[in-house]
Amino acid sequence: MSSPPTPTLPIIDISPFLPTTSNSTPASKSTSAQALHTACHTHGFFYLINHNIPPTLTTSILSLARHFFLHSTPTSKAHIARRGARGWQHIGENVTKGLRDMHEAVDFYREVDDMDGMEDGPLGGQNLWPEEPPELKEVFKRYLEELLGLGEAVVRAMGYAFGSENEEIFLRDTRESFWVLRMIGYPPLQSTNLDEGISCGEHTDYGCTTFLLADPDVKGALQVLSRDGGTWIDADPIPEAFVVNIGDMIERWTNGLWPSTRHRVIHRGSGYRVSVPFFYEPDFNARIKPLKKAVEMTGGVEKFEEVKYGDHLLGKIAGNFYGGDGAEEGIGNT
Ligand SMILES: O=C(O)CCC(=O)C(=O)O
Ligand SMILES: [Fe+2]
Repeated sequence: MSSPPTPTLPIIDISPFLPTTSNSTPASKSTSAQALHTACHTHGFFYLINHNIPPTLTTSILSLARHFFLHSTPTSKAHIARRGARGWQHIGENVTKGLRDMHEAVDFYREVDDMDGMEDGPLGGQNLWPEEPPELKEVFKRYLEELLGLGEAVVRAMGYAFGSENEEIFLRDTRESFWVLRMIGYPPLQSTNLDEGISCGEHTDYGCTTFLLADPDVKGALQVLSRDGGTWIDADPIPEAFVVNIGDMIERWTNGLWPSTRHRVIHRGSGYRVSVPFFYEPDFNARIKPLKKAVEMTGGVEKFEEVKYGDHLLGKIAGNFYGGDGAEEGIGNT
């Protein structure tokens, strides 16, 4: 009997930071936070286990997404076609580094009543929910609530990694997280020439922490660039674990100690791949600049200027859909 291959990314047990864990101790929190620190520093990507999200829920999320992409009628997809940043995007609509991404997707964002006059911008309006399958909206909303709780646990652990007194250091700017929930469908690539299309071009994610749920049957699709830039590491799904990665705002907060990691998707398999990333992001109005403790730990000089997260996000959206600045940088959530 052969044993399963050893995963190449670190594995983090988040249970000491879950509100449902009654026996967490300073020692168990410290072990988890230390492992997280190493993972964020050395890879920026890791598997998250013991997160307490029911596998029945994650399985339903992937099968509802698959159902939407493969069995909705063209009319019902067109009905939720993207308005601003929310809604369905057809294959090739999203652009990374000037090249079309060979996937279709639906984006849901936090809905905000008072957006300081941003109602007319790309983030205004309501989410566009598919009508088929009918239960998708309710199940995705339930999943969203669970993931907001998990996002809080992970940023607590990240804060703890900078000292137990700092557990809430990131949390204070994510309490009204301007989250994004995205479902993505990838048909297999037809050409071996990546210039003719890549499933999802090389990028970093823009915010705080991404929790990826991916088709368990597809291997070799999501690839993570090693810190030395020399190797692409497969981030294949492992049972009951999320693939988690850190985004640009964490890099800025940590003064580069935990850089956001470049990654891409190349799906050449025979089946249709589905993934559902959840982006746990800072508050829209959060002003992100290097934390004092992180500056001390990285030589005493601030390497990044302050940025308002919402401005950073709007720049990236402009790049993805409208060929603005973000496109040149090739950085984004897709
Ligand atoms: O589908 C995947 O595996 C990753 C997608 C991704 O990197 C993103 O949406 O930012
Ligand atoms: Fe990404």
